[in-house]
Amino acid sequence: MIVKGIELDFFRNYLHMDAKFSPELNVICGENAQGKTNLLEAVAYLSTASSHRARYDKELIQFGVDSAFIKGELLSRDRDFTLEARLSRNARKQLFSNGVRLKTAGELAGVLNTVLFCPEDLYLIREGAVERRRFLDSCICQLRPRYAAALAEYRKLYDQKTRILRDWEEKPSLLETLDDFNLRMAQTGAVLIHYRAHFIRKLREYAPPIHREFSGGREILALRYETVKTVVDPEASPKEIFPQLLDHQESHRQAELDARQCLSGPHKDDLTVELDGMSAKQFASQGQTRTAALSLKLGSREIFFHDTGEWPVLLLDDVLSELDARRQAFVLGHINGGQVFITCCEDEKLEGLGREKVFRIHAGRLV
Ligand SMILES: Nc1ncnc2c1ncn2[C@@H]1O[C@H](COP(=O)(O)OP(=O)(O)OP(=O)(O)O)[C@@H](O)[C@H]1O
Repeated sequence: MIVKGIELDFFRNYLHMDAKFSPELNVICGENAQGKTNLLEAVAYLSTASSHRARYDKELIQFGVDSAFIKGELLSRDRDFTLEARLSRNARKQLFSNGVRLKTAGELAGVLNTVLFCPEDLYLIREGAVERRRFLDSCICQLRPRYAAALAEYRKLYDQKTRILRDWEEKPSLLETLDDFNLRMAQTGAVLIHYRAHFIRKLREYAPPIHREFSGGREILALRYETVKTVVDPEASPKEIFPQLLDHQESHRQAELDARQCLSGPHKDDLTVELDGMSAKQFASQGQTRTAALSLKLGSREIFFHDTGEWPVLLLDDVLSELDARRQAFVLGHINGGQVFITCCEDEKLEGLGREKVFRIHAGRLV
């Protein structure tokens, strides 16, 4: 998959920007806070219509302006695509593929796959489960439209059920709809668990060998999917998982009413990462954490390639400056094939990478 070019209007600190990229290596350089990450974020946005660092789309719109526009010209599956996203402060976002309005972001699945590395990847190992779920969701949404649709529906149901649980004491009539929400959440939740389990099985195949090589053969990375306790086999069909989720919800009904929170469901899932049998979250050093996070990301890149037959676009945001020379060499040695974008502050560090096209960014403009 190749991003041939991108056009931005009022996206973050870009007033207007129009760039044509190399199908191989693109180096984006500039001083701090000039717009390097913003450019990578715009490219990544076209793959799932969401940002790795913004909670709401309106954060992506330039301060003081009401709407923003991102347009990408791509080559994917031997076809040309034009993807457009129109973001607005006051209305829902609009997405277009080759001029046709998409009903949901899930319809973007499979057009542009991206894998983004950024300094915050450390959180993938260190922080709570929410970061790891975000990683899983971003990967699977890009590969499976059905997953993206189920995730969007689950999130809506979750918000509505949360409101019921929050307000039921003041408005007891709200409880009349609780069973319906539980039913729909168990149905869509079963789809999420099924796809997550299959993705993690593949990640278990690809990430540990990368980690072993990365750590000079010293460390063993192990991954485990933690989901709702009553689910016997997360890889089973959604139909089989569904009654098991309902059972769990039923047994937590009173606890949910008391806590006024959704306590049961895959919104609490986690991906446990262990190094040599020890929890990486609790015990890994800074270097080990970095290595494990990179292994997960590189592992997901392999999954994309094996699933689609095309390398995803690789976005390396400020990662090289964070790595020691051995890890830098390892990453650079593992990104052959496919289009790559690297941001950096001092371009001399990246000399000799190959046939790169260099873009200099200053104050949201290409210079
Ligand atoms: N919605 C927005 N409207 C206008 N400017 C924004 C918006 N969001 C972020 N910015 C600004 O964009 C600038 C560039 O941010 P970006 O994260 O791309 O920097 P960078 O070049 O990657 O820097 P660094 O090397 O420090 O990571 C920041 O100064 C930030 O304040």
